[in-house]
Amino acid sequence: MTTPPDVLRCAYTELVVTDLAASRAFYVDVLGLLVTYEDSEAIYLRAFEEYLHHSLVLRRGPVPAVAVLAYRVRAEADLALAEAYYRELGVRVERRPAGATRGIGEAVRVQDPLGFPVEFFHHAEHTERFTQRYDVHGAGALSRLDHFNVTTPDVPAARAYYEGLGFRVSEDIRDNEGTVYAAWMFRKPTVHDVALTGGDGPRLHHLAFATHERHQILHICDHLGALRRPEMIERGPGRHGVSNAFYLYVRDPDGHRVEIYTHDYYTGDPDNPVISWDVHDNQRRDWWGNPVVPSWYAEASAVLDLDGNPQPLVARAEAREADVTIGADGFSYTAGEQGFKLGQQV
Ligand SMILES: O=C1C=CC(S(=O)(=O)O)=CC1(O)O
Ligand SMILES: [Fe+2]
Repeated sequence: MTTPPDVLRCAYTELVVTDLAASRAFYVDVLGLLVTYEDSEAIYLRAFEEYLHHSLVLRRGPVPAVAVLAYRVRAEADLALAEAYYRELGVRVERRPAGATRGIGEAVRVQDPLGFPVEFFHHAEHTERFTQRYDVHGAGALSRLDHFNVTTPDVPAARAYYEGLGFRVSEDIRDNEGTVYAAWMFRKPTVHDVALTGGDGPRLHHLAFATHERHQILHICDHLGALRRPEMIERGPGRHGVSNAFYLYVRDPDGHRVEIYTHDYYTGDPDNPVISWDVHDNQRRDWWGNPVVPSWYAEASAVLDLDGNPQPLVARAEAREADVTIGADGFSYTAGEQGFKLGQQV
């Protein structure tokens, strides 16, 4: 294989939303994202520590979907590497001129081997970084885009593809028979830039923003309660087993899932130990042992191809996590002295 592009981090995504005003109310008024630019067709939003033009684009459209998952690369020269790398993979590759996406420089956009629309860019318009604009931060201030979580049928194949791009695994969930249910992979020195969730795909399971404090996540819950919109809270707040992050999952007006996440850990040393969780461990998804709501396993956002058409789904062939969290003996377990406990769907 040719040399892959030097990916720095997940950088932005573009969501197609059916009601731009309702989505603006959610992402700006509730989640507190900053508006870099908006018009009647699209809104460009960023988290407080982002100084590039945007972390998220909301674009008006007929059907909720994901138009692109974008990664920033270290230098403009990485665009040529990306183009060559993906042409060698035999997938569709497009060069996009500067400004094809407002605020983004020249880019390479591909339909990756997993079926996702993925973009690589370096140059982007700089805008004010609001790190210390505490006069503007709401009580639920989101600091940065942290990761994408993608649903894909074959997790080992997806892991190999991302390892080819220089991503490393921080954690995974597997069983004693060798089935891999999920994996977390990183370029920036945190737990992940992308998570691979075994399921029918390609779909976006969620995008995640990081906060600095747990109370900011709790405020978002209280804010949704005050709006009498508790149904937008899908899962959490809680403490993850995988990643150790304090988390909340909310659903936007179109059902796109957004995670708000804080307190994962540093992974930057070359010998960072990989953590593998047993799929029957009740604490892997929630450290406090709370069950995972069924919708979290089942629902995710459609993704578009490079022509804007929804990608057909490939069904997962291996066992599905939601079906196997309880062992054949009817038990799941809590590690340590407690031994086994009556299984519950976690
Ligand atoms: O970001 C994440 C970190 C951990 C988990 S899990 O539910 O703890 O496995 C899910 C997640 O992928 O959203
Ligand atoms: Fe996540």
